[in-house]
Amino acid sequence: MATTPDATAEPAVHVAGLRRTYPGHTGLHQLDLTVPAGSLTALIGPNGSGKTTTMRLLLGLDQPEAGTGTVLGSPLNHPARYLPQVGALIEQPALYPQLTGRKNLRVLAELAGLGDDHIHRALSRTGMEQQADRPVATYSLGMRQRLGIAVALLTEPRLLILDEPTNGLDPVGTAQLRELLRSLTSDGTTVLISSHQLNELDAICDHFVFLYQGATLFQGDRNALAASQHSSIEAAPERKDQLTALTSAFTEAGYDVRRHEDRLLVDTAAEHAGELNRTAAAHGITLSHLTVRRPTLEEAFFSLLRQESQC
Ligand SMILES: Nc1ncnc2c1ncn2[C@@H]1O[C@H](COP(=O)(O)OP(=O)(O)OP(=O)(O)O)[C@@H](O)[C@H]1O
Repeated sequence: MATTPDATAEPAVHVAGLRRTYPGHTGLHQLDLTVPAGSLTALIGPNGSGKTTTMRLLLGLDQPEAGTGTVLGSPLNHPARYLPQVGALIEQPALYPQLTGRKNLRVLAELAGLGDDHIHRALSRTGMEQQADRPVATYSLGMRQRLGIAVALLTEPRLLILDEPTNGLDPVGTAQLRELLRSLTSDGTTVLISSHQLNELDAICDHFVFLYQGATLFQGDRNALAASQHSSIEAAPERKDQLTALTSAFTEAGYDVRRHEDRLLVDTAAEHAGELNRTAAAHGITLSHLTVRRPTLEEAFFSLLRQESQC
């Protein structure tokens, strides 16, 4: 992670109980969201869970029927007070394809009364200087997304809101965007990002918000997410013919064990790794592999969903 968010600073976003319904659909019915200042916060949820609706409410593009909160210290119901310090990319960036990237930025900078220095910094922060003088029509999707982020950065916002910016990008475009987002938070910008590519968010984000059917299922940092999950330990014997004996040894010692290919998954906390090692040794089994396994974001999401449906 590029920076550690300051947990004592006022959050960039702190809203609670947001509701926005549509005829026949509940867009949001109980959204609580805190985005710590300086964090790269992931907004995660299946199709229709309310990610875009949340972002539209934060950007003043729509109004909640209930709920309160602040964005950059100003009330949510007075977006004009905070919007000058917020940049956003919602869906595809609106760009003039026949103009160059730089000219697109110039048109928008002039409208906002901003000078060339802002254009220069936006291009430099997004790594787009080399391509700035080519018509946007010749850009790849990844370049368009980066120029879209350059547009959002023109006003040098404190908070950047990005809805599915990795959509449609190939692995190279996604990796470039990942580096860009890391560099933004190292400059002190707070970023709220939604994406379906959970492994991408796992790699770069330090705060996670899970939405399900218009409500917040979980929010917190990586430690809180880990604490909400059952950890497991992966173990494998050096000799594959001892897998069954190792399973019995762990089971007799009271552990819950599942076999996964040529490894065993033991549902237990990280501090039991030493005990597992000793149990194996006591049965004459040498382990060639013993690691604590952190659930992926996807596994964490589905496990929280299961816990919720059992309540
Ligand atoms: N303008 C609208 N009119 C009617 N229903 C809407 C409108 N906007 C959103 N909804 C409904 O609200 C719910 C949440 O939609 P939203 O677009 O916020 O979800 P999402 O999590 O962003 O989904 P996706 O991942 O598919 O983009 C959905 O059931 C959707 O159909």
